Amino acid sequence: MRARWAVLMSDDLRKPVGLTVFERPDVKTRVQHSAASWIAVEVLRPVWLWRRELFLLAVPVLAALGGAGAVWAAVGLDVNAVIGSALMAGGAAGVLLLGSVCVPVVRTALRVWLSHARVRRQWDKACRFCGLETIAVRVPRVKYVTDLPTGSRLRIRLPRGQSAADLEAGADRLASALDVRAVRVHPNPDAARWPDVDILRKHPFRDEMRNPMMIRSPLVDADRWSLWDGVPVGMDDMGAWAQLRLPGRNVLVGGEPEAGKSVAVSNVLAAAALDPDAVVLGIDGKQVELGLWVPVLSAPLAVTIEDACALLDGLVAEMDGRYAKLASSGARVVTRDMELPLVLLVVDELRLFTAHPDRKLRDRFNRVLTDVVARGRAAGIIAVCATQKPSSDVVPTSLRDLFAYRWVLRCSTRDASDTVLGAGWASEGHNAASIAPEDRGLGLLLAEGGVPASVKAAFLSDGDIAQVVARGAALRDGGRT
Ligand SMILES: Nc1ncnc2c1ncn2[C@@H]1O[C@H](COP(=O)(O)OP(=O)(O)OP(=O)(O)O)[C@@H](O)[C@H]1O
Repeated sequence: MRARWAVLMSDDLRKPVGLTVFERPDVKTRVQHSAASWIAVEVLRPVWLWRRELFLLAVPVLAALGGAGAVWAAVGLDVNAVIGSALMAGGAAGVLLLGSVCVPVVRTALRVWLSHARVRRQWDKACRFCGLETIAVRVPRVKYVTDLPTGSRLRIRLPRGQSAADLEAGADRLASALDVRAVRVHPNPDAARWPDVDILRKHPFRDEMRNPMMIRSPLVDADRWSLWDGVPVGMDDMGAWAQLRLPGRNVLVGGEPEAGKSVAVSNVLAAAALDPDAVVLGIDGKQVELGLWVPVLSAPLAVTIEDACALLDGLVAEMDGRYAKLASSGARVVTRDMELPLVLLVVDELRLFTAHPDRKLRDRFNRVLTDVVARGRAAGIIAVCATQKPSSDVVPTSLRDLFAYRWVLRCSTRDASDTVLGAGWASEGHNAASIAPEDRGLGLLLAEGGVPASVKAAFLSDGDIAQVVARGAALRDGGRT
C-alpha cells in the first residue's frame, strides 16, 4: 500500500504516530497515464460518489448565487445589495433545508438516502482494495441498496469481464475491507451480470449484550393460517423470515438433544393448527413433545410403534384413495382449488421407530413411512419428521433424499450434519456441528436445489402453544357446527 501522506514514525517502535495513514489500493491502471484520466479518477469519481452530499451543500450556495444574480440584474452592481441578497437567499435556503429535517418523514428519507450513499462509497472503496478493479478502473457498481435488520442487500452491476464467482472469491476480503461480519454473494440465475450481495453487520441472533435472542412467531398472534401459504418458521441471518412452502414438500429436522427440534416443528404445527381445513396427525415416541397439540389432532396421537404403523396404514389407504380420485379427474397433484384437505403428519423422535428393537415392526414402520414420504407429496400429504440422532441407521439415505426441506440444528459431529443435509455440505462450510451450544433453535435450513442457510427457529413457549391450540380447536369446532 502507498501512503498518500508522509507519516511520522517513532524510531524504536516503528508504529505510526500523528497523521492517520490514508491507504490507497496499489493497483496499476491504464487510465492513470493521462491528465484526463487522472481527472476522471481523482476528481470526477469522488465527486460522483459524494454527489448526494454535494447536492445538499449546493442548495444554499445556488440559492445565494441566484439571489445575488437577480439583485445584480435588477439594480446593477450595488455590492452591498448583492451581498445582502446572496446572504439572505442562501440563509433562507439553508434554514428551509434544516427546517425540513425537523419533519420526521423527511428526516428518515434523508437519513436513508445518505446512508445508502455511504454504503455505495464503502463498497466502491472495498472493491478497489480487494483487487476487483478492472484495468479501466471500473468496479462492481451498486445499483440498489435495501436495508435489512442485520445489514444491507446490494444489487450489483458487474463490469464487463467479471462474474459473480469473482465476487464470491473475494467475499472474505471484502468483509474485512468493509469491516463487517460477512459478505455473501448470491448469483442471479436470470441475469449473470446482476448478482445480489448481502453485507452482514450485526449478529442476527444475538442482542446488544451478545445473549441469544428469542424470535417471536407471527403465528402466535394470527387468527388463522392456511398451510397452502408459506409457513414462517424462523429468521435467516439477514433478519428475513424463512418460509416453508409445504404443499408437495416434506421436512426433515435433525439435531442433538435439546438443540431445539421440537420448537422448530412447533412452528409448522402452529400453522396447521390455525388451518381448520388441514388434517393434522401426530406420532410421538416420547408422548410429551406433541402432547400439547392433541386438541387439534384429527386422530389420536400415536405413541407406540404399533399405533404408529396403524396410523401410517390408514394414511396409505387415504393416499391410494386420493390417487384414484386424481386419476379419475385427470389431475396429477392435489391443488388448492380441490376439495381435498392437506394432511400434515408429524413424527417426533423418528429414531424410536426407525431403530426400534423389534425388527419386524421396525421394517414395517420404515416401509410404510417411506411410502408415505415418497408418494404422499402429490396427494397433499406432508410429512415432517424430527430426529435426535441423525445417523444413517436412523435416517437411511433413501428416506433422507425424499425430504425437500432439511433442517439441521446443532449436531455433535459433521457427519451427523451431513446425514441431514446430504453428503459434502460440511466440507463446503455448512456444518451444524460448529453452531454454538447456547444458540438453541439455530440451524441450517436447506431447501431443495438451494444452499443451506442459517435459520433460527421462532420460539413458541408452552403458553404460546396453548393459545394457538385453543384458537385452532375453536376454528375446528366452528367448522363442525
Ligand atoms: N428457537 C429457539 N429459541 C430460543 N430457545 C430455544 C429455541 N429452540 C429451543 N430453545 C430452547 O431449547 C430448549 C430445548 O428445545 P427443544 O425441546 O425443542 O429441543 P429438542 O431438540 O426437541 O430436544 P430433545 O431432542 O431432547 O427432544 C427449549 O426448552 C428452549 O429453552
